[in-house]
Amino acid sequence: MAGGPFTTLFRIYASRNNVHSARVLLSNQNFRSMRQFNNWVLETHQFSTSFDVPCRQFSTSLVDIIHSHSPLKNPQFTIFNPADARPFSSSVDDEDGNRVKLNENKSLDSVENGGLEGVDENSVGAGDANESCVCDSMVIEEKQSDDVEGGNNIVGKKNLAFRDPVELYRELLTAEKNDNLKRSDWDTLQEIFSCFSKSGWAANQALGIYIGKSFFHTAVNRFRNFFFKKCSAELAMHLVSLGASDKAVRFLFPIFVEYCIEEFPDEIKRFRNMISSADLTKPHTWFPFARAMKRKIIYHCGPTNSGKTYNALQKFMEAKKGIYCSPLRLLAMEVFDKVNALGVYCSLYTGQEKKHVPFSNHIACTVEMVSTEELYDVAVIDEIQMMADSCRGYAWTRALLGLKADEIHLCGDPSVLDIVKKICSETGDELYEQHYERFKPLVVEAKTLLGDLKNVRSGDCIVAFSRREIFEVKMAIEKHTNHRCCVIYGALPPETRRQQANLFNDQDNEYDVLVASDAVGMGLNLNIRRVVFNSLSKYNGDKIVPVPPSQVKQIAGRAGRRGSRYPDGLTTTLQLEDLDYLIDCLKQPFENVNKVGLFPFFEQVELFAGQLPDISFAHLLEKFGENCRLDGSYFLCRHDHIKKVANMLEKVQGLSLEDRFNFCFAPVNFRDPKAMYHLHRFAAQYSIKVPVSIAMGMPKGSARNDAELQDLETKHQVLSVYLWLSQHFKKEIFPYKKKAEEMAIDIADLLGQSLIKACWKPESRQGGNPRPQQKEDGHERHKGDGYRRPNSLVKIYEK
Ligand SMILES: Nc1ncnc2c1ncn2[C@@H]1O[C@H](COP(=O)(O)OP(=O)(O)OP(=O)(O)O)[C@@H](O)[C@H]1O
Ligand SMILES: [Mg+2]
Repeated sequence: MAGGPFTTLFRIYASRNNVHSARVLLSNQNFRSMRQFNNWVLETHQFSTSFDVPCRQFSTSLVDIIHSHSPLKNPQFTIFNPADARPFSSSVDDEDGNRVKLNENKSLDSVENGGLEGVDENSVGAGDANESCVCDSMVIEEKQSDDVEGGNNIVGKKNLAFRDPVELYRELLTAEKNDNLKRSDWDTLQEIFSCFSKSGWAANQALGIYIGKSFFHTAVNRFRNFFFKKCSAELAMHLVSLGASDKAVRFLFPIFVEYCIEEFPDEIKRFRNMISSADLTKPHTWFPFARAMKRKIIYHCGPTNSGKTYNALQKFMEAKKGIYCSPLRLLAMEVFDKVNALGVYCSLYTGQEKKHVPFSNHIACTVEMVSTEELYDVAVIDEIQMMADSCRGYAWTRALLGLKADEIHLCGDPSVLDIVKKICSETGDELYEQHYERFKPLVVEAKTLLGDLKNVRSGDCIVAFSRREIFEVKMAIEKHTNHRCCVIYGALPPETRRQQANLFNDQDNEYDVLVASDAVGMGLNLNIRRVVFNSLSKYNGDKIVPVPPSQVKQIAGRAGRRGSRYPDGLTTTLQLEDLDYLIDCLKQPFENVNKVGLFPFFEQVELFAGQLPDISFAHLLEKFGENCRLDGSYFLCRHDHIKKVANMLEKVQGLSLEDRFNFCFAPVNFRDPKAMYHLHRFAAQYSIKVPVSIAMGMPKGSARNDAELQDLETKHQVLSVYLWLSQHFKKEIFPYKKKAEEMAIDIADLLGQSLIKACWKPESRQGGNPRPQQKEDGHERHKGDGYRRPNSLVKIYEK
């Protein structure tokens, strides 16, 4: 017979008692959070800590079955006969009429060690049934007999411990109040209930029956009131004998469960619906059409500058119909230009613009814009490791899961290879790997710039991680050397970035040094000889932290691109003391990512909102985040930015849930109050259904100082938001799209002109003092030249 002695015992018991299934109640699942419970539900595919195992399934080991229902290594459980809710006793007679004894010592030991751990059902022989310890009820029985032998004979304890909680609860329902208890016994009962109410274990277990944490205390209070009115002397004394202990809590818990199921069906239903409406599990099933296809996935896997995108684009161009998904507008534009120049008609779709090229069957788009409706022969998803990005990762995940393409080329580093394999095994797609090496190795220059920007050379890209630092470096270089600098940073429109990149790439001018933020990190082909890190720390929105190694690698990899003027790449730091960190980062292998981002579609948020009709949108998103269920391979993308916009728009009346959802995704810089003001204005006009105006004047000319430069950046931001909204809402409501496009082009141009002559001291965006973190960062200030020579922030951080 398959299975070990425990299974055999149950089989005997089942056949003797005409039992058709075993009801298993898991008792030590210890959910510490809703998320943990969600994960548990996902892994076990059940919503409750109890389940039935039909006897016909006993051809495999019962212990294995139970293991498959619990992700814990050492599940403890009680087995009941579902027909009469009696616990299964291990001391049964076997088929020959012999009483099968349990090995008591082993049982107790194992129980104290937490149950099943280390029990290999098939390794123990029949009769040596140490697996019996798996049953809580057996444990109690054995301890009970010890107590009896020790003279501590408590009447009814054995019976009560074994009694079915459903039965106990039924008795309570019909019982009369018991007035014979002593004051001290009532006090003990009070303590037991207080212990119950504070028990994290009980609160976590209660999630299993959809009693949420916020309702748990109310439920316990109501249960206590009920219990005090009804409990028998026998029950009370049994609890008193256990005292305010875990044992008492565990004894009460199943009775509490029965009470809750009976008393709070609405509450349970509401919470259950809420949980199931925030279900983000099995995201591959969200795209049935893509699932119906047999897709071939090719993972172009390798470091920067190894030809991944180049090779994928060859397939894209050869295809009859193709789509290229880019991490950046700029890169989408680059591919759009390149592909059209090679004679393959290609359109461009980004959040802000749609350039339709007549007769084109190819599209270059930003990954957020990819359609999962259209059919393609070949799709390319570039920088696939961005699936793990905490904010935008969901867009890559959606593209991978949902694209309807016969062939999908993924380009990226190896960090998400394993998880992509896992996803492909779930989707049923075939995965092929193509591995790449860098065309030329990246060489670290050990000398560094010795803290002096006078040592910059033609073809250098100085990397700094804040706008302020970028301008300080640019000023210092232009003041103390004969080099001229181009700049690239996140707040610049892609057109201006491209203009600056072209200026730098073009040999026939004096702009031979690039000062850039991490915005150069992805995919751009620049003629960089050497990447020099001005510092290796950055402000992460909260504090100053070392730049993560993966990002350092990505940025350093910009040096020495194949086909560029400098095919051999060099990298170094400004400060000697940062060099070790740089070398460490470059040496580190790519970290294996085990979770990728997800974000709900509007329809999912809408479903969830149905459960919580009266709360604000920002609050709704927060609740969704708290209650959503996710598979082990996914995380919910950060949505602080969305919540900030949602909060700002809260007071705007007349927006539907869908309007709010869409407005919140507008690409606004929420740190820029002027941009936020305009977004608010757009939403307010939209809500009263008047055509949304741009209401923003054109600047007179290029910027003469940093404040004017920032004003240009903001103005472009506002126009970019307008254009984005005009693409995501009805055209009639945003009728000034054309005008916004023209203004945006002009402003990008003015920005380019401004940067060429920029030689002023940067200001903080709020016009106030620098952030406190910046004051404390250990920068020295040089009188007169306004340049702060950064000390090693990595060192300061490490200290
Ligand atoms: N087979 C090739 N023939 C000619 N040029 C090539 C070839 N492969 C790659 N290149 C050129 O080498 C440069 C780097 O290639 P590519 O952009 O594909 O690298 P990558 O691995 O995608 O890098 P990253 O990770 O930085 O995006 C590009 O300018 C590309 O045009
Ligand atoms: Mg690439």
